[in-house]
Amino acid sequence: MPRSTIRLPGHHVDWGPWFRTTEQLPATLTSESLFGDQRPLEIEIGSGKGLFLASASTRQPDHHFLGIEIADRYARHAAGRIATAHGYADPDRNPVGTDLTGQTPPPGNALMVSGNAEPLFEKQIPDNSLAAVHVYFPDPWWKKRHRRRRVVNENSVRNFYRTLRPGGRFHFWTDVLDYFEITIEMIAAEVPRFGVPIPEQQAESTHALDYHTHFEKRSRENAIPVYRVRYEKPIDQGE
Ligand SMILES: C[S@@+](CC[C@H](N)C(=O)[O-])C[C@H]1O[C@@H](n2cnc3c(N)ncnc32)[C@H](O)[C@@H]1O
Repeated sequence: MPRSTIRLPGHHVDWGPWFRTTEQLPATLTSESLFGDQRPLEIEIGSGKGLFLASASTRQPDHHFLGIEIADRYARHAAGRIATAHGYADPDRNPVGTDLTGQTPPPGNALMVSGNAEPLFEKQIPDNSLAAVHVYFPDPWWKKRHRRRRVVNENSVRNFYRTLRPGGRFHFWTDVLDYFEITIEMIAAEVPRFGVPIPEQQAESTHALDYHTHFEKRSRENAIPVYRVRYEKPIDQGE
């Protein structure tokens, strides 16, 4: 399914405080360096329009959420959605303003980064630090020669395992059966310590924003099956 045209946040949404380029990020990505305290940090890769990040961060104020989105326009749109979800759609109510250097903690507990997640996981996220990694409906890259571009690949799953704290979760949902099956086999071979995938259920939605992600809404509305699992890093293996 083709993607719809994405709109930037309207003028009434002061989304700047929720948005960073990779150059504006601290060298090491932790709750402390990004948000100024030690709440558990969850990262979503490929946030798209930001529905998951906006709803998870309002539902769980005791955790921090960092979204990484490679398509700059989508990252800005998602930052606007977070601002709106956190009640900052009216600039008169925004106590911070847009003039942030990228070093000031954002108001609230969610932040969008415009950039590629892979080098950030490779170099800037400490071992045993994350409460969760979320990957929902990653681009399938159907052609075999393009498969190494998939965000869930041999290298990234090793990084997810390394950066998750003991008990930390890796959530992987897709509507592409081939991607799902290949990934389950690949994780068993590459990171057997992740153990077996745990099936996840999505509750019924009662309204348009009640879906887990935007792509999940599209799949369910079109009766396309969705494959949902999570892995948990064992408590007794800190490595
Ligand atoms: C198919 S969309 C799914 C969006 C959203 N997760 C959802 O379920 O609605 C996949 C998203 O991943 C983003 N993406 C692809 N490769 C990425 C990477 N290496 N780092 C960060 N984002 C990436 C794409 O730009 C796209 O927005």
